Amino acid sequence: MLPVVVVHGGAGHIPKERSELSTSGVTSAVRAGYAVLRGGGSSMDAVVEAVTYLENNPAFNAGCGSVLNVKGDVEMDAFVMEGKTLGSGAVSAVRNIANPIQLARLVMDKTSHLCLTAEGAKQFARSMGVPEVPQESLITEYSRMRWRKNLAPDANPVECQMGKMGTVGAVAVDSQGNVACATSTGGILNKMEGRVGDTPCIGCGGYADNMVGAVSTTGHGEAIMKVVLAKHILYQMEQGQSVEAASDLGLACMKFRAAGLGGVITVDPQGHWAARFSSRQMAWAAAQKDTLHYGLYEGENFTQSIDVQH
Ligand SMILES: NC(=O)C[C@H](N)C(=O)O
Repeated sequence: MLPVVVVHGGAGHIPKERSELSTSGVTSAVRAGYAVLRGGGSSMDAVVEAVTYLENNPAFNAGCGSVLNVKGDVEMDAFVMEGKTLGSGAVSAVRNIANPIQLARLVMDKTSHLCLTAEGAKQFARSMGVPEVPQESLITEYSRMRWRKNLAPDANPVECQMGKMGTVGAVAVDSQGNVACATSTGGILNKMEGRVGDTPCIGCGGYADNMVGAVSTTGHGEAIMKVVLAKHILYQMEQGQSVEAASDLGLACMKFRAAGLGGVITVDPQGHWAARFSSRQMAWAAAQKDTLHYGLYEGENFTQSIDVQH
């Protein structure tokens, strides 16, 4: 079964005119992650590669294309975790960097801490030689338009966000059976300055444990945190549930207990995988045994050979 990599491009409602962009974005990201695994790379290398791809793609709410906070600024959160050591790294409320996921990995690899935030994260990025980029390079016309629209006194940014969420993430198992996850986001539309969501919080935006599996989540962050969604799903797997059933149970709990919608990608160490969501759609793609799988709506699972371009 091994290896496998699965990516998501966020749970929500993807307007028709943007569905092609989302599908081609997740399929090229999963190809990039799979190329790492096929070359003998680790699951951690694969998830960081796939998420870097998605951060660089302006169609998604992470890196370039992030949603704006209420002041019109980009503040991003990211998280990585590896299942062999339970090592993890996170950054929250970071600005002016192109790839928060790579900074999260540096937190894991180069510090004794799990999470760095805001100004401290910026100083750390500088000390690691991570280039600073102008905020303008992370902002798209689309995100500015949505920000402006949601400043209106009668706007409902949370509703609008449930429309199009677009956080990105990846989970993978390598040929050694090591699992890993990575999640990156601009957060939620018109959020308060300094708001930290689920993504960088261990067990919420993701979790990875070689004894059980790995999960990356997307959706309404405050609801994800209430049920500690990623860890909740792995707990269900520890109780003997399959990757699909555990994912569905976690999402059902989040809907029932916290009135939130979302989506998850889940793997177990044997290479079983699932992409499940309670929102209307979630762009996802998976690669295993040289086959590419992808979908956008409930029940979809299109397949093609990995070498055929979409
Ligand atoms: N798009 C998302 O998935 C949003 C993210 N979970 C957050 O609340 O920050």
